[in-house]
Amino acid sequence: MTDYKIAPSILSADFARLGEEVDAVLAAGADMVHFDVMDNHYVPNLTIGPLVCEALRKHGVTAPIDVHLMVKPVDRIIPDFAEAGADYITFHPEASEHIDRSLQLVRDCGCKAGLVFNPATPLDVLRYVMDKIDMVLLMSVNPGFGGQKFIPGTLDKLREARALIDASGRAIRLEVDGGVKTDNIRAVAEAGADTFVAGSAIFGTDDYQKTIENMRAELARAQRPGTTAS
Ligand SMILES: O=C(CO)[C@@H](O)[C@H](O)COP(=O)(O)O
Repeated sequence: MTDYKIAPSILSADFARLGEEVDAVLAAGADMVHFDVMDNHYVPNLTIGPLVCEALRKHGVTAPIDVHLMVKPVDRIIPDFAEAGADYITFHPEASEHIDRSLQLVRDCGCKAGLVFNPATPLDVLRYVMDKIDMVLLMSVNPGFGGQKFIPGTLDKLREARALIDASGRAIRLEVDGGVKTDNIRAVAEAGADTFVAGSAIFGTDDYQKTIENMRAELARAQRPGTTAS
């Protein structure tokens, strides 16, 4: 059976109560914390950096922190996030001059490494760096903001990414991010995703536990060959 993970995006949390919000969503059954880093340069928004990641660790968060870098360039900030307690660090190929080097830097810093593909970015580079990848993240919205609508073409791209991952024989997580809700999570899983970022769909509700339970119930109904990612 597929090991599905739900990763709430804290972009939609109440930042004035971030520690409590993260505690609440983890107590509600989330598997990891999705941490969106935006630089007002690579994307037109500005969010949080390593200090906030470190603060969550100091607050007592022990769950995996999945750092999605929407920054350019990426190399300077990678060691800071590793030091701050990140588990996964993912970045966009177009934000690095030397993709292989940046992936190696993430791994040398002791973190799991991943590449993020915008809706119109082809997956071509993946096959050259598969041995250095622990996660592939497909954006199902254009990056920069929460609360956008899922782009349907992502389903075909997920099938393409799933085939590449399965052919590699490696345990690589396939994450999807943007517009994921209870009513489409099953289709997203059936297309090949095993890790689901959801911001507004979780933090926008009053009952995080109920929402995550509903998502898991939909995932339990998903029909697709199992994967071995862990
Ligand atoms: O990285 C991003 C946006 O750039 C995402 O993580 C969003 O924050 C997801 O939010 P929802 O679409 O689930 O509200």
